[in-house]
Amino acid sequence: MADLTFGARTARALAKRGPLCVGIDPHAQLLRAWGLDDDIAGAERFCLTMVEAIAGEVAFIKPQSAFFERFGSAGIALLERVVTESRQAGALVLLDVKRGDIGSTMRAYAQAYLDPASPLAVDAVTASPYLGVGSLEPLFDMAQAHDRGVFVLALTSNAEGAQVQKARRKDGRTVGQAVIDEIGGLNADAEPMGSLGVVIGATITGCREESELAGRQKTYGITHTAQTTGETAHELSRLNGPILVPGMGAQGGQPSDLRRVLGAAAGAAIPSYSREIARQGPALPGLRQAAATAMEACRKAIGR
Ligand SMILES: O=c1ccn([C@@H]2O[C@H](COP(=O)(O)O)[C@@H](O)[C@H]2O)c(=O)[nH]1
Repeated sequence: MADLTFGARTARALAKRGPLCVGIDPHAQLLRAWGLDDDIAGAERFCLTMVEAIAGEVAFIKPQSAFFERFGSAGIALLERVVTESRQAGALVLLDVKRGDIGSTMRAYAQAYLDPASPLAVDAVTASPYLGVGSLEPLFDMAQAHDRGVFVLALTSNAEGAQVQKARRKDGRTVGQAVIDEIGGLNADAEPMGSLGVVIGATITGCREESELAGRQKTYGITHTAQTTGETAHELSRLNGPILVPGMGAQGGQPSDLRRVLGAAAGAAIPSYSREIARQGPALPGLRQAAATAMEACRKAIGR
């Protein structure tokens, strides 16, 4: 068992290394942009270069499981290596795997990712609450038993999410807000913060013109439009946990969005960039500089 809770390790990592999470997504387009083949050898070169450049610098590394799974068992073996080497370099590893299931199946997922005896054990995972937040209990229990964390999807960065997450419940709250409130209840009284986080995209509830965001998204061939102004006034004051903020960079989110989207809770933000940093590779200095620049901009925007 780790000495500190995941919430305490997160607070310490953010204070020491600054507010940044870098995603490792061995994406076919990125591999080609680095002059690599879209195969397991290319993915290995890409991932290990990202780890070498960045895992010693940033608070969080976030491998996206799907991009490893597409290579089958060799991809999973590579993911295990990325996890081990990133942790050795001092980063907390958040596996973006968005699991959500029921009962004994959820317990098996919990064992796979949060039991330190598992070959794929990480510091935290992302999880989907859309089978009911209560269905994630086995994951929460495993996280608590082993000082690990879980980031629960609340208001995701994709436009399609709004249809579910911004639907109104009978009590007047949105579904996303109810997720935030349930996680806040489970984090109550934890110090310095709880080990259960939420995921809130940088692209939600824009207060700037859609056309500006669309212009930034065009660079990456993203065609969707983010959710816009005034659709949800979410309340984060009782969350008492970390907030993973994907959608930075490639999807159009900027450091200034952290305060706009999270308000006073921006101090708990973990802004997450994947393609935006990786496309500065493969040279190590370019990757390190991109991460340092993003981190400094986020730190300034948050005022931490
Ligand atoms: O709401 C969400 C939740 C997770 N993601 C994941 O983050 C990265 C984003 O990659 P970029 O290249 O920075 O756009 C990717 O792994 C997503 O699956 C998200 O985008 N939005």
